[in-house]
Amino acid sequence: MHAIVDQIQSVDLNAGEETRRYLDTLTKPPESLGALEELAIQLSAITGELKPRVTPPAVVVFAADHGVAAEGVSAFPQEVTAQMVANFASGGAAINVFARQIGAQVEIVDVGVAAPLTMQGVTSAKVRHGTANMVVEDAMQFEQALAAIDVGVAAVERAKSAGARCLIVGEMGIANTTASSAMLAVLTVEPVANVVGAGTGIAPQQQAHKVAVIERAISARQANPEAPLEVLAKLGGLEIAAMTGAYLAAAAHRLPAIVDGFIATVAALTACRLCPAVRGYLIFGHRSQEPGHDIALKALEAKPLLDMSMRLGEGSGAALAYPLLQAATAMMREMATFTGAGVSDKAKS
Ligand SMILES: O=C(O)c1ccc[n+]([C@@H]2O[C@H](COP(=O)([O-])O)[C@@H](O)[C@H]2O)c1
Ligand SMILES: Cc1cc2nc[nH]c2cc1C
Repeated sequence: MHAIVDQIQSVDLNAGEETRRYLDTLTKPPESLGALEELAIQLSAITGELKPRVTPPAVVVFAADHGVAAEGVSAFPQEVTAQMVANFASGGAAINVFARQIGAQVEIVDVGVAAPLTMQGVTSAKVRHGTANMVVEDAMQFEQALAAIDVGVAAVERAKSAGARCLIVGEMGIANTTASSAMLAVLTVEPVANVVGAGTGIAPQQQAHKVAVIERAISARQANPEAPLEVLAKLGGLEIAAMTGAYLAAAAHRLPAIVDGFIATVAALTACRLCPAVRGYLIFGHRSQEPGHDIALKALEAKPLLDMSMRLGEGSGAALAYPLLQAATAMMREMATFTGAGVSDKAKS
């Protein structure tokens, strides 16, 4: 992990400013394309190019299980993680549909599914068979968290070698909203009740139980909020660690990464706590319905592109936001300038 962190440089703000100036020469009132202009500026800062490309995109989905599922914190049983991995591999999940729509290659990575899995179309990179129950013991060892981070780094490096110019990182893991909520409460020193939501769809009573489980885990684990790797190892998950590594690698390789929903944003926050320069490489795809997502977004001073009332995960919200990045780059490449089109510029007073 340290090797990849050492490669990360801050985004190129000068390239971003050059794009800001160029945008004002295009045939539109200044700043009239709003957030799309900010997106173009950020993509220039990420890549160092005035007219960057984000095609082709790559989707990487990390799957893992959570020992804390035994506490009854999810609406679905743990087996669903492995079953959904099979569904991803055969192309039938929402993320497969959206990936096809945007022309993205998809890689599914087993970083810690509890069941043994050898399946065509799934990269086997299991660090362990699910985490331990964090109420009882640390979710994983420190070295296992580092190994899972490296799985994320390696997946991004494969995508980059295959030509990807934009990354969409997703996850699948029953009970991972419990792990993410615990991490977020510690990292932001926020009361657990404020960050916990329905996840896959638990009723209010089960949600109160989920809050109590997380509170017990936090007080038993005593993770230092200033030590992101400790928070990740004691309360996190293997797919959350892999996503953290993926964001670190995206930054190191100057690739824009579209962050998905709640779990993805907690991983993004972890990456930014490990290396604040990562923040400039992240684009936030959508606002999830999970209440903790707003808290995580605020901690990152992030404003998501879409608000679709979604709470699926898998990278689905990030994939839906990708065409906006394409629009931002097409605007830079294809719009005429005032001079080129013979349109009168704004009157100078
Ligand atoms: O991305 C989100 O914001 C999101 C919000 C709620 C649930 N999920 C997905 O649902 C699963 C976790 O929910 P749960 O209730 O089992 O903790 C996991 O597979 C996530 O991909 C994802
Ligand atoms: C069916 C199902 C699909 C998912 N995709 C991501 N998380 C999920 C959780 C469930 C339960």
